Amino acid sequence: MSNNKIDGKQIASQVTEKVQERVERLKEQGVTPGLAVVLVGNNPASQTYVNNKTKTCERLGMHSVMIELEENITEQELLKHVETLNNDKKIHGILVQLPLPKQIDEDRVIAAISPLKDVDGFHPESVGKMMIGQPTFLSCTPFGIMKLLEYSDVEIAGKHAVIIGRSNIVGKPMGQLLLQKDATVTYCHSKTKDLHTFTKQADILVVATGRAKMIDASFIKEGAVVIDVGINRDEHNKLCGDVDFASAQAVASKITPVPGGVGPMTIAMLMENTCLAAENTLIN
Ligand SMILES: Nc1nc2c(c(=O)[nH]1)N[C@@H](CN(C=O)c1ccc(C(=O)N[C@@H](CCC(=O)O)C(=O)O)cc1)CN2
Repeated sequence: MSNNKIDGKQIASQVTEKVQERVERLKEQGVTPGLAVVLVGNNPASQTYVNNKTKTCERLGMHSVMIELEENITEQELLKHVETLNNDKKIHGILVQLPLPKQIDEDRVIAAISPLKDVDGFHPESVGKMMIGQPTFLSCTPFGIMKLLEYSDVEIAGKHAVIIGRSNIVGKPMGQLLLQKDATVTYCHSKTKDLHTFTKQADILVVATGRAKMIDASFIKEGAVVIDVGINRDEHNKLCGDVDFASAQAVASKITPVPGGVGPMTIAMLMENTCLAAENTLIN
């Protein structure tokens, strides 16, 4: 099948256009949404992502602060920065870019962020609320995938969604969000035996394996919707996903590319969450 590509860049720009309108309304009420992005160390991919986040903020008229810290910073020092941001009235959203260096306990840092400013949706309080369907900040990648499915008119209720991957920031919340829309959900992971048996049943297949081009057409049911969360480099150092796009595109009814699929949505949903955090200050 051709012409079945889900254009994440285009959908992300539709989402950010709506966020921009909300930003303008907030500014009329004297509130400029503010995002603080904390980057620890010199990971080049992380540097690119945080730069894109602050640039997008600026483009949408939001206030943004980038805090760059040394690779060898202690956990205590990092926690102090988080505390300062928790108390900063100009900052509505706080994001600590992951991964963090090994001397720092990621869970402890995430738990230190005020749940009111947890625009990544990683805080245990946000995750708990998401699990029981209460309004909260949703983890940006799975939230972005739900938007991609909505904008692409993919029916979810009654469909069998198979998620490959069980990370706290993508796989686990992805399954929950699909379940809330009445999908039947199966989780697969690195210890799953006979992966094909499960993936071949998927109407919606979400792939977050972290292994370049691992999923080809042989894993996919004819007409399935395929969502690729991976970001890898192939043998020619070219960006690619966890799905072998050329092979999978021939059997999928709809499929996200890499780049230009899920990635741009992650940043768009971060903008939406930051805007929501600022709006919440007018209600609370
Ligand atoms: N605190 C967080 N850390 C990390 C998150 C997160 O949501 N919060 N997610 C990922 C990285 N990430 C955002 O931070 C992210 C990854 C990829 C993209 C993206 O737009 N990718 C492009 C390709 C970019 C390239 O050229 O390399 C695409 O897929 O089209 C955006 C955000 C881990 N850490």
